Amino acid sequence: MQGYSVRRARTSDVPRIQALVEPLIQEGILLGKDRVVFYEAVQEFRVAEDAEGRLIGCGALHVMWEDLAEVRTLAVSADWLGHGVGHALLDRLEADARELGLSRLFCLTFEVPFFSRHSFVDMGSETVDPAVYAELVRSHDEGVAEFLDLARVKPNTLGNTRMVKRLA
Ligand SMILES: CC(=O)SCCNC(=O)CCNC(=O)[C@H](O)C(C)(C)COP(=O)(O)OP(=O)(O)OC[C@H]1O[C@@H](n2cnc3c(N)ncnc32)[C@H](O)[C@@H]1OP(=O)(O)O
Repeated sequence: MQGYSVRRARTSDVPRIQALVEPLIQEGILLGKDRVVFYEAVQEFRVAEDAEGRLIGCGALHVMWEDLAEVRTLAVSADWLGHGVGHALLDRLEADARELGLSRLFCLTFEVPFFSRHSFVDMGSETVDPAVYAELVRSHDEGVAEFLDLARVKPNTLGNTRMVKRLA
């Protein structure tokens, strides 16, 4: 394997991000989103590319509240799994989170061992204080609903684990 690098996503990456995540959407690992949603979220994305400029991974950080963001759409292409690309992307997203002043990262995932190795823990029944809950519940964002564990998203979250990491 040659080297790779992680950089901020560009709008021209969106079709390649979609191509990367499409098999994972088909498998029910990631939730499908319309292309317009990827363009709207492009500033949240970091991508990894190989030495030839091929897109080999992506991940996004979506801010939910003053202290809280979600790691989203973290994916690495099949031929690059196990080479540290996921780790590098998550590291970069954590650095972005610190820069934004965040102290908690949420993720909803089947990849519990991977996130556990990066100090995420099962949230169990952890939630937010009632005043913040009352504000968050007004959001139309599916990720916020997943964080709050709302009944309407439970069919989408079956088998996933809600995990959180406190940034030091
Ligand atoms: C919040 C969300 O987005 S939830 C969705 C999470 N994403 C998914 O479920 C999509 C499907 N999964 C994936 O795309 C990937 O498996 C990811 C993103 C979870 C992990 O990506 P990877 O690039 O394989 O991760 P990375 O390589 O950093 O770590 C995986 C393993 O490779 C090992 N590894 C790390 N660096 C290297 C290296 N340089 N050489 C060899 N192995 C390495 C790690 O130790 C780890 O091994 P372990 O599992 O035995 O502990």
